[in-house]
Amino acid sequence: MIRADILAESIDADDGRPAWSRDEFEAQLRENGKSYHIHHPFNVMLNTGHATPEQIRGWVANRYYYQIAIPVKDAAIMANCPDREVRRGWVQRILDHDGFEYGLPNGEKFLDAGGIEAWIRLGEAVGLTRAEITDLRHVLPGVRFAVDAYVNFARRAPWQEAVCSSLTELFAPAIHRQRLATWPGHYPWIEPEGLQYFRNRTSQAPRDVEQGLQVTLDHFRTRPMQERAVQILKFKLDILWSMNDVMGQHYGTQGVTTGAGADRKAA
Ligand SMILES: O=C(O)c1cc(C(=O)O)c2c(n1)C(=O)C(=O)c1cc(C(=O)O)[nH]c1-2
Repeated sequence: MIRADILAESIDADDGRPAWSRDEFEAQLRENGKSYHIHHPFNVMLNTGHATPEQIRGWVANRYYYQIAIPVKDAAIMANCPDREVRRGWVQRILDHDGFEYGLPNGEKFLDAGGIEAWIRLGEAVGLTRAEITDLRHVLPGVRFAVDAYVNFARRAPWQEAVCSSLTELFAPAIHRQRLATWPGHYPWIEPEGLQYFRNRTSQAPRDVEQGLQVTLDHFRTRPMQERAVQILKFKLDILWSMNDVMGQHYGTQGVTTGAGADRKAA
């Protein structure tokens, strides 16, 4: 299948083959963790201590474009979703990334600055200025292209399919934990508070995944639909992989070519 058809493809509701059970379907989705960008040489370089400060700065500045796209993508999903209960859960993602202000009856106000702000603090901790992060001057064209493909998909696909495309988050807690475990030892020049974003995500991501997985397991019920869900997940894995390809090409991978998926081709 040409992946450009991912939006246009129509799926026969049932072609006579038995649907996977819920557990089998979930296992088929999880199986794709082998193609997660945790295995990309650029990520392997970052998390095994081989990256220079310049490479780390490049990664943080480019990933910022993904960070700011996430709540826009989630707002697109909500705009397409008529189910109030789903929206009630989904809105938490926007609050997680954009932050929110809340007030007590006595007039006291509190601000949760949110994940995008935490990412900017990560950028400052690795030596970037706020301005050079937020004006996107370091964002590479290919990274922009890949991230924009994700937002466009979420705008145009049925909301359940857009939800399914968020399921790379199944594999995200492991990559955040990997950074928390390895960066302080390899990169002692990065202030530990800078890593708060990763700490926050280790508790936020599993909650996101629970909702995304329930929607997906409920919606894709026939075998052709379940296979389509797997294709959507692969499409999203390719977005993350491509971002790393682009960054690796631009900033280099210090000769790191290993990692379980280093020679992965889109399947
Ligand atoms: O650092 C990472 O490798 C990584 C990957 C992903 C992902 O798998 O999409 C997300 C995040 N981080 C992340 O922090 C995050 O908030 C997030 C939201 C989503 C999404 O698709 O809705 N993915 C991810």
